[in-house]
Amino acid sequence: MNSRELLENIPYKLISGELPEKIEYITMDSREAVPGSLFVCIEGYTVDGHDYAKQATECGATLILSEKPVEVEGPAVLIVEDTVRALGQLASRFYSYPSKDIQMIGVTGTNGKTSVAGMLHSMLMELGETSALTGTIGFNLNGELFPSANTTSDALTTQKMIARAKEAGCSHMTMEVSSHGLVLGRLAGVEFNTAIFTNLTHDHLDFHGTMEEYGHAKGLLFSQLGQNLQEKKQAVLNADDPWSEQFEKMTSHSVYTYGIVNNALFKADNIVMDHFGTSFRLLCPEGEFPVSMKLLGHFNVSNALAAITALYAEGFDLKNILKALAAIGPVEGRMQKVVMEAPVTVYIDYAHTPDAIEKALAAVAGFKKNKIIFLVGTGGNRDKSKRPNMAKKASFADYVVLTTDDPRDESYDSILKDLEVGMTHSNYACIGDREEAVKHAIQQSEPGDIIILAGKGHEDYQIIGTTKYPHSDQEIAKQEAVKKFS
Ligand SMILES: CC(=O)N[C@H]1[C@@H](OP(=O)(O)OP(=O)(O)OC[C@H]2O[C@@H](n3ccc(=O)[nH]c3=O)[C@H](O)[C@@H]2O)O[C@H](CO)[C@@H](O)[C@@H]1O[C@H](C)C(=O)N[C@@H](C)C(=O)N[C@H](CCC(=O)O)C(=O)O
Ligand SMILES: Nc1ncnc2c1ncn2[C@@H]1O[C@H](COP(=O)(O)OP(=O)(O)OP(=O)(O)O)[C@@H](O)[C@H]1O
Ligand SMILES: N[C@H](CCC[C@H](N)C(=O)O)C(=O)O
Ligand SMILES: [Mg+2]
Repeated sequence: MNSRELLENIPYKLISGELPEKIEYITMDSREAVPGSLFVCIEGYTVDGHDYAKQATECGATLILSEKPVEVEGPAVLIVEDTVRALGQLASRFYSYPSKDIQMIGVTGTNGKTSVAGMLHSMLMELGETSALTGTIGFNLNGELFPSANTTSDALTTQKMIARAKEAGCSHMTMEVSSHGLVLGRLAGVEFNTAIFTNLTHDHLDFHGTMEEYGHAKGLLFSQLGQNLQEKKQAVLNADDPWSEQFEKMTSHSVYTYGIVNNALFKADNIVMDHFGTSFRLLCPEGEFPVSMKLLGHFNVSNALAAITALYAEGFDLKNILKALAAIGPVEGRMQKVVMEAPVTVYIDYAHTPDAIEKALAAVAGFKKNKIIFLVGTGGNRDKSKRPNMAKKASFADYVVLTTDDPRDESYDSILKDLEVGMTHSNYACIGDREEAVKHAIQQSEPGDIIILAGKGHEDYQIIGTTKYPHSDQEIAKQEAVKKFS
């Protein structure tokens, strides 16, 4: 792309070298720089990208964008006030603002983003659309899964993914929108058509500081729908979460509400659950409809309502939407039943917040025949204040196994001690090594028990220090169940 055109809207100062005619590639990682590329220096949490300008130059970068002078010979150096902001603007311009050519659906909230986004993706495919999906599980393009480091990727990767989805002819793209992503400018230039809110409860206070700040971060998704009312855009808000009232005020676009408890445009009642799925009655502007789905739990009724409402707002026929919902299976690692021959039922789940733990336990409480065993851990170096509350919610189970879930640099003991504070009964074990903890959960079980292994979900690793070790709750549980019950 012509470099002057690329930089047209960005206030910059050229401090050395000459602007190259063309830019072939943009990168924020010196290790990915190629001849003719623009390297954007980002000051990170771990290192300062400005220190890598020289390496990027050696790899062929011909233009460096930075916040301060850098020592390089050859490439032009441009100074801007804020390289993160500039990166977002450059990324969307370089990829020709791809989000305007595709129906973009963004899902934010503390819990339920992967679930709602995954449901929407599968339902869109059932409805005959071509759909792309990005989030915690990765980037799914036409069924091919590419891994991603973050739930919401950096601005460059985000724009590149949308451009790839557009190129592949996708009609829709659903994105999980994290609060980190919103605050750190990773969504700059993404034009969402539909913005969905699931809920806001305790998480990430290490990053946001207070719930107010955290809520404000989520609200950015709704304010960023913008003021161009010539375009049809909509906010889909959870009437059962008080934050929705704030978010409603943040947008001038149409608002569609959904809920189970409070009055809402799309409301569910008469919820009935068993091991195989959930059914409910949907009350909405089109009338009353019986709905059934293979997904489990009240929280999934809320998630299903979010997906139904969003697709309705997008213009799909309600009866077809409900048919699509009935056809889809659970999202990977979210209350997913482990298929095995054993007299116990094991679910793999991704609950790693107090609210999610409460909801996951409530999902099975109604049909328990014997004990509920709940295994839970927390990540190291992340929000420590949620740990006692997680254990408090886990105490609802008859037996609890406290463990770790990506301990990173923290010791097992430090994580387990924080968790243990919240236990409200003494029927529990503390086992730092997650593999041992899963084995213990299975060994403690008796026929008829329900075991929920929470926190790892789809993940196939455990991060200890900075190394990712292969780990699968599901595989360990299966092997241990064979030992115990055969
Ligand atoms: C705290 C945080 O958000 N960190 C993110 C950040 O990493 P960082 O600031 O440490 O980056 P850094 O290593 O200091 O590098 C700074 C710059 O130098 C560059 N560099 C670095 C090394 C080198 O050799 N050459 C080079 O050019 C890097 O490419 C980068 O541009 O930038 C990286 C690239 O975009 C992210 O992958 C990384 O997310 C890490 C993995 C992370 O764990 N983030 C969490 C907190 C997060 O964002 N979570 C939310 C989910 C929340 C939810 O689920 O609700 C998410 O959206 O993922
Ligand atoms: N609507 C909901 N309300 C409360 N808990 C939920 C809801 N949906 C899912 N959960 C619980 O939270 C867990 C995580 O769900 P999911 O992965 O969909 O959330 P997420 O918002 O994508 O999380 P992350 O921030 O880690 O990406 C699930 O395994 C389930 O236990
Ligand atoms: N997306 C979630 C993943 C947490 C998973 C858990 N394994 C942990 O490391 O705490 C987060 O960033 O909080
Ligand atoms: Mg997610």
